[in-house]
Amino acid sequence: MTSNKRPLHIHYSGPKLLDTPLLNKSSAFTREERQEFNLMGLLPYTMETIEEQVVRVYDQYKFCNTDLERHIYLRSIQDDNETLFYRLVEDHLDEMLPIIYTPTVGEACQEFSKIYRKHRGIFVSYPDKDRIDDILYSATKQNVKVIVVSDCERILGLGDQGVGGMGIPIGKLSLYTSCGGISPAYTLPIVLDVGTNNPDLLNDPMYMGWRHERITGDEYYEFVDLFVQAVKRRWPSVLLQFEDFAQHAALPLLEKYKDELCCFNDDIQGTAAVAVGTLWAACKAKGEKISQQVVTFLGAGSAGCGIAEQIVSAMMLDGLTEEQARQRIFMVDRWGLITDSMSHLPDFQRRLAQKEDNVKGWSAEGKDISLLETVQNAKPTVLVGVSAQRGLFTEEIIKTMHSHCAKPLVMPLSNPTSRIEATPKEILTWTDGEALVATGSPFTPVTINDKEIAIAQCNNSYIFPGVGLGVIASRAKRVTENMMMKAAEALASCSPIVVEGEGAILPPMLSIQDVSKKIAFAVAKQAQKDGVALEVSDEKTLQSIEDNFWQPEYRLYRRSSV
Ligand SMILES: NC(=O)c1ccc[n+]([C@@H]2O[C@H](COP(=O)([O-])OP(=O)(O)OC[C@H]3O[C@@H](n4cnc5c(N)ncnc54)[C@H](O)[C@@H]3O)[C@@H](O)[C@H]2O)c1
Ligand SMILES: O=C(O)C[C@H](O)C(=O)O
Ligand SMILES: [Mg+2]
Repeated sequence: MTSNKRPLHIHYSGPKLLDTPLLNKSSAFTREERQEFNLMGLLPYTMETIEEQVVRVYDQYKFCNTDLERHIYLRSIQDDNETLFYRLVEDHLDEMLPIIYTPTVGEACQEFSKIYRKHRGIFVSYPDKDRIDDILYSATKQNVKVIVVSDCERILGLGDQGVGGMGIPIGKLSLYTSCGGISPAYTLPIVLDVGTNNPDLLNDPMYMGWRHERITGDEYYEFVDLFVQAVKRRWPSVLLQFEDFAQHAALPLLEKYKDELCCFNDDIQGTAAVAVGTLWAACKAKGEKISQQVVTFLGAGSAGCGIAEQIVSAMMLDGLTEEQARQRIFMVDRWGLITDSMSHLPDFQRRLAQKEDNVKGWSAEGKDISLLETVQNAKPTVLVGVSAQRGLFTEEIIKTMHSHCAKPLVMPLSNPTSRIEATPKEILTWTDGEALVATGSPFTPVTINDKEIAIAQCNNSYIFPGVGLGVIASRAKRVTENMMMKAAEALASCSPIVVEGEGAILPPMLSIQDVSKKIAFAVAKQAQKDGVALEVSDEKTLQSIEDNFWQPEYRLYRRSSV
């Protein structure tokens, strides 16, 4: 079966057509197409449907022994036939998201130079800084609408992965398509190769990136600016997603560019939106308001401070003053609870510092206040882990939290799985199954007291595909804070606990396409309200979302006259 959409006029033929993953249909080329496009004899005789092809590739998938092998296999299908890849993934979404995305993508980044097979995406390397326009013109895709770019300094919680971090832009964009319906023809993964400070990579003879320490300071910012300006020349309306930049660069780059082009930082803003959406849904489950919560963070970096600021805004929407809201947020980083007596705090942490007077006596004289002491004294109802450090939510900390709060919400959001602050099994065991748990990486259900408890995956993958769809459908020129808040609200409104009064905090991954469409609608309407998109009726907005939602099905081809 091919799509009932109009035929596509293409100018490729013969082996070149089979080697173009966006157009290749492999055994599904019709008899007529095989003749018209010089494919006779290049394929086995039988014409197959995409359903038949999916059976074959899924059978082969089952031969793989490890998740990394599964990842490599799926990536090879993606590089051969994108339509088939997306059809396979969408047919087995629950099973395959953890393979093409977190956590397996982390391992794929670490092994990138060893498992490298075929080019995908664009590498903008520092030594080529005078040729960035040419580099962007080498992209095989002409009409790019979404770019995910990383300089790979903070890949998940795994640190500097050099060019190996390309796995992340590729993985994120695979979700833009499989979860948010953005055609793969419109997506482009990009790595800024500014060197690496990872000694293992620098000493690895197989390492494929620029073998040089990272450039820093003005040189770095000037290079990123050359890239951004070249992107603006090549694709002026593109949505640019900054991903997995280290803390020192993430917020400065966002501040610099958020009013200059349509962009957002996923680790700061996408994460904030999914966390606030989760918190809203959890509050509903507990019959409480967000303004009643006391929130403690472990890790005051891009994700931690991004989430904290959005919680402050959500509490203000709930009637608190800014000062009242900030008093309810406690940020613990490596040196302990962040207070205004600490010197040399970056601005984004200082804004969230507790007043020293309010926390007097929480620790022994002269010592910084630990996470345990913060939990003992602040009595949080919500604990968020974004430190990338395994095991820091100890039994004592979780039990202390539980002693003050009957149903604590515990969110160890660090990725990948190896970096989690405490596993769902640990948290639920220590709280006798009473905690609400949401993790960054996927986990199987936990059985406590003969009850099976599903674990919500609080990952920005719930947000960015819908935001992208909303931006594209409304042709928004910017991503505003209000748009991200509406994305969070829309996610919460899809939560089973909110809709049905019972069940999971977050909607099942299997419903992610519907969730993305709802987020897209909320985002598009807010873009119109904020004046960054042309105002149109709700019906037209909905129609545009449907029209832009790509399906992995084959189209008929006709020969292009040019
Ligand atoms: N679930 C999601 O959707 C999601 C989204 C973004 C980030 N994350 C994860 O969150 C983690 C952090 O990401 P980020 O962008 O904020 O990184 P970041 O480097 O900006 O922040 C990490 C912070 O943790 C602090 N830290 C390190 N060791 C600590 C310790 N022992 N005690 C207390 N604090 C400590 C660091 O000083 C830093 O401020 C990563 O593992 C990332 O994968 C998850
Ligand atoms: O990539 C993910 O799984 C989420 C997030 O963007 C992260 O950096 O951990
Ligand atoms: Mg990230």
